[in-house]
Amino acid sequence: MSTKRTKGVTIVYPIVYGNTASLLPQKKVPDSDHTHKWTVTVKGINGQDLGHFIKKVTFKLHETYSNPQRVVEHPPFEITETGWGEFELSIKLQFIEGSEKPVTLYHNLRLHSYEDDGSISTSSKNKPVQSFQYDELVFTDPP
Ligand SMILES: O=C(Nc1ccc(C(=O)N2CC(c3nccs3)C2)s1)[C@@H]1CCCN1
Repeated sequence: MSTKRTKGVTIVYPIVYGNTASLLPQKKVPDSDHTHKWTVTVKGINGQDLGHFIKKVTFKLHETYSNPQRVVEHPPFEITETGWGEFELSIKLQFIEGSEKPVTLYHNLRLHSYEDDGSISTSSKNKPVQSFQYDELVFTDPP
């Protein structure tokens, strides 16, 4: 049975996705390389609740993370982890409307930049990194 669609209508949902990162105080990570705590997020703008049309979000981390595929089924669509470096991760959006195909986004996790001597500048080490990009989910002839 095919879904009845509304011809000539286009719905656009602006989204923002990316990560924040903060330095972990060394004392909190004894004998560990985990220098940073980071959060990857997909969110609407102006407080729009993406849970109205997104059923689940799957964050695919680097394979060295335990359970690298992290599924989030309710807003906020985000995950928080600790780590030591930057890598590309994917973010798969699946929609409540079953006839809408999933959308996969890609984001390069960004941490604090290191100086040539391996240090992090005093000015930036106390500030969280913010690395976000804007995109739009476009639905044509919605059901
Ligand atoms: O950094 C990079 N790749 C990374 C992959 C994974 C990273 C990470 O932070 N972690 C894995 C996770 C672990 N938990 C337990 C044991 S491993 C903590 S970093 C590349 C290579 C250099 C430049 N960018």
